[in-house]
Parts: sequence; C-alpha cells; structure tokens
Amino acid sequence: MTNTTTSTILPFNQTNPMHSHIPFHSNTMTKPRNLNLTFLLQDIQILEIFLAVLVFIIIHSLRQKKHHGLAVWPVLGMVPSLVTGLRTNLYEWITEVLKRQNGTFRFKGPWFSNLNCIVTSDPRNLEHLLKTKFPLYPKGGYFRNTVRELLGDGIFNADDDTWQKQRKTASIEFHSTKFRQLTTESLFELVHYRLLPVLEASVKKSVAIDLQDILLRLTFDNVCMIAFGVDPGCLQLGLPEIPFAKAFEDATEATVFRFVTPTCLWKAMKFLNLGMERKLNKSIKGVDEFAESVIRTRKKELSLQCEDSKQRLDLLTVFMRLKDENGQAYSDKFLRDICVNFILAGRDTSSVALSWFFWLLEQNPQVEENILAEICKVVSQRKDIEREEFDNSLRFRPEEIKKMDYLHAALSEALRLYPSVPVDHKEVVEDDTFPDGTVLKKGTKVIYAIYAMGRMEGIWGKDCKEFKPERWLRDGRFMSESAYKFTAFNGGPRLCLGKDFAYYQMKYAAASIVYRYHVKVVENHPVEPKLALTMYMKHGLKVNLYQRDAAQIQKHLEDGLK
Ligand code: HEM
Repeated sequence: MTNTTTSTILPFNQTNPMHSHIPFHSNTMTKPRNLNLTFLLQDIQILEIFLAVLVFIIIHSLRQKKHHGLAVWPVLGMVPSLVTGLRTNLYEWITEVLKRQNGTFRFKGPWFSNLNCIVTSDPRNLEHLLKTKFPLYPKGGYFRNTVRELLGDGIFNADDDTWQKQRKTASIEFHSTKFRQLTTESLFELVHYRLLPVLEASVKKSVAIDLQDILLRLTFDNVCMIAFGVDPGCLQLGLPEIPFAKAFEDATEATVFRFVTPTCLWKAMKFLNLGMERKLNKSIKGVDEFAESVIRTRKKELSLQCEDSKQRLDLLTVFMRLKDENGQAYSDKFLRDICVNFILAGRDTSSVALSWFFWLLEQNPQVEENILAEICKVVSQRKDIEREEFDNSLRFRPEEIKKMDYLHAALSEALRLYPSVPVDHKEVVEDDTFPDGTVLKKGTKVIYAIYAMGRMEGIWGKDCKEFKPERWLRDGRFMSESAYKFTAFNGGPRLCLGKDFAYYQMKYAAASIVYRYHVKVVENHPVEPKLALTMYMKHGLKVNLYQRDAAQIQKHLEDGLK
C-alpha cells in the first residue's frame, strides 16, 4: 500500500498549493524532500483512513436499511432519511417505510434527542395499545408538557383520573337527547342561514371560493356553540376575521411548532419570549381573555337564575352546574381547559374531512351521482310535502340524514384515505411487547400511522388506493369496520367522543351542498396535505360552485319514487 502511494505522490505534491509552505532549495534537496515525503505520506494515510472509514460508514448505514427500513447514520440516526420524507409527502414516505417493514419500524433519532420512537400501522398493535393494554399507553409527559399552555388539563391532554372525570361527564352529555337536539338545531341554523347564503353569493358573483376555509368557519362556530354556548360568527358574508378564532389558530400553530423544535430550544425561546413562543404567548392571552369573559358572563347568568340560563345545554354550563370530588365548583381555569379542548377536537376535524371528500368527489363523478341519487331517493319518500317544494329551500330532516348510507360510506372512504388526524401517539409506561413481537422499553414513544393504515393492501386489499364507498356497504346498508383497522376516530376507551355528531354534521353539510351545487376544483389548484396535527389541505381548496340543473334533480326524484 505504501509503495503504490509513494509512486503517485511526487507530481501531486509539486502542484499542490497546500504544501507550498514546505521549504524547497535545489542545493539542499535530499533532506527537505525526505521531510516533504514524510508529511505527504502522513497526509495521504490520514486521507485514506478517513475515506475508508467514510466508505465503511456509508456502506454500514445503508446496509442498516435492509434491517431497519431506513439508513442509520452515526450521531444523526435516521434523520437524513426523515429530511427526504419532509421534503416530499411525509405521510406517503412513512407509508412506504411501513410497507417495507411489515407494518412496524423503530425510528432512531439523533444522539441525545427525544426523537426515538416506534412507528406502527399493524391493527394487532393498535388493538393492543388502544384497548387491551390501555392503562400502559397514556398520552404521557412529553405530549402533556409540549401542549400544556394551550390545553392545560383538558380531556385531550389528560390521563388517568383527570381524563376519566371529563370523559364520563362529557360522554353522558354527548349521548343525551337534549344535547343531540342542541347540536342538530345549531347546525341547522348555521347551514341554512350562514353557509348556504355565503355559497350562493359566490355563485351569483361567479367567483372562486376557498371551500376549506368556509367549512373551517362553519365547524368552528358550531363547536363554540356546543362548548361555550356562544356563536363567534366566523361564517358570514364577507368572511370576517374574528379575534378569538385567530388567536385559537395562532395558538394551535405555535404549539405544533414545538413538536418539530428541540425541547431545549423552544424552552429557551419561551424564556426569552422570542419567535413562535412570543406568538404562542400572545395568542394564548387572546384565547384566555375570550374564555374568561364567557365564563364570567355565564356565572352571572346562572347566579341570577334567568330563564336563558335554565335552557342552556352547552358543555360549559353543564360542567358549571357540577361539583368536584370535594363538593367544590370547578375552577375557572379547569372550565376554560374543558372548553378549549372540545373546541380543538371539533374545530377542524370534520371540515378538513369534508374538504378531502369534495376533492375526491370531483375525481369520481359516478360517486357524486350516486350520492345525489340517494339524497333524492330519501327525500322523495316524504309523504307530507308537495313535489314543487323540492327546490333550493329544501331542508333535510334528522331521520333522513340517518338514512343516507351511501353518503355515510363515501365520507368514511374519504376518512380512510385522508384521516383528519393522520398520526397519533402514546408513551408506554412499562416494558412491554407488541403482538407483532416488537419489544418496547418503558418510556418509548409510539406513533400509530393512521394515514398509512388506510393504504395497506394487507388491511384493505389490492384496491386500497381507490376511492370506493361500496367497500363499506352490504346490501346497500353501511357496515362499520373495526376501530383498529379504520382508526380515523381512534379506538378503545379514548374513541372520539364526537364521532356520531361528526358524521351527522358532515352528512348534513355535504348533502346540503351536493343537492344544490356541483363543486368544481379550480384548474391547476395544487392539492397536498399540510404538515400539522390535523390534515389540512396545504393550499386550501379553491373551487367554483355551479347550480344543479333542476331537470337532473327531477329525474333523480322520479327514479327515487320507482
Ligand atoms: C371527522 C371528524 C372527527 C375525527 C376524524 C375525529 C378524530 C378523533 C381522534 C383520532 C381522536 C383521538 C385523539 C387523541 O386521543 O389523540 C379524537 C378524540 C376526541 N374527539 Fe374527535 N374527531 C372528529 C370530530 C369530533 C367532534 C366534532 C368532536 C366534538 C364536538 C370531537 C370530540 C372529541 C373528543 C372530546 C376527543 C377526546 C376523547 C378522549 O380523549 O377521551 N371529535 N377524535
């Protein structure tokens, strides 16, 4: 090795400016030349060793890919591969890795980081962590500390007793007839007096609208009515900016930012009140001010026993009437946390699902036609209405919405392919082993990849990437799937509390729009998911609406009567 190296160095040395500092005199040639050679030998050997080590590291890191699914680099772990994923579509990237690894892989973060975790899409593991071993898999300290300012001790952020207490009370409330009445009535008003006029205005002016923004406004107003008993008025002509809604959005965005920032860095930024932490601080103040003023007013109302307060069924009023385990009223801070958490849960999940649904409909015109046929069939069975009344003023009845199985299936199919919560997480509190054999040490974070689950041939068959509502139907009736296979609403004891309401809300809004308009996405409008806790469309959904042809509706109504 040394010989071959020596024979190639002289010319290199003479031209290499790096070595120009070595003295070179013709009359003293032998000595400095030897000296020169020694240095060069050392240099080249170091270089060779360096290159050999580098080649070894590259080969070794890349060979790890076979075993771990991704290259594992010294110090950086799998982060270089993650960066590639982040530059494309992260959810698709995770799906591909999971496919290669039979549904589960261990992500190795950089040394001394908190990014190590297990990622899984295996339904057996999902059932294990969400149901069978539920107490072993809480949300955990990392999540709680990261979202503490926004969510406090609310249901989303709580484990154990704090969670159980809220879950029990809210669950009774969500399943009560009166509460269902509140939700259906508030939605009815929002759709007919606010959503449809805004859509109609865009049709009259022939202007494109951002349907995702409009749907987000609809569900924000709706969930505030349910949680606080207050209508913020985001959805109205002119689409105004509402300070509370803006503060809530900023606070959520700044909180999400913490998940992609090293903990020590965001803590330092918080201490110095800089950047996103400054934004978080300011927006949390906006959220708190709004909550405090609603709580203050409601307390006054309740103490005066006025008629209005007796009729109230919103969550805030329900929790205000209750006492804690010591017989004390809940603190204002706890009441604020409860409401903020429900707003977060119900604010954008249904609206982003509807946005993906309308986008999928445009690519699947037969599904749109089938939905329209179903809507017309259901309403044509009304006995107490004249045929002429099937115009734009038609209002669906709750029992009609329930009969729309094909629409239910199409929405489920949209959620399977584009789940509003694309990934979720837990933290294991004891050493454990997953049903697929993966060993977990206490404290390991577990990510369950809901988006990837919808695209696994092993779960949904060869046609898993196709939008096929029919896969949810047996003899025309909707058949639900196991929550550990279709995890869009989570599963086990922490199954989404708002699931039934969300379906009702989505079906009501979708049917009201599809019956009246054909939604056409603006040409070349880019559609891709945004990287956030909820799967928003990154650029919104720019669409034009076209009034339905009366003859088309008439034909479907007649077919429905056959
Ligand atoms: C398409 C619509 C919706 C989807 C896909 C959805 C999905 C989910 C998911 C995945 C979770 C688990 C989150 C976690 O624990 O990390 C969850 C929890 C929850 N959801 Fe929904 N949700 C939707 C609509 C709603 C609505 C409209 C409400 C209320 C008005 C609601 C209320 C809740 C609550 C309170 C929880 C917390 C349950 C608990 O931790 O015990 N959701 N939802």
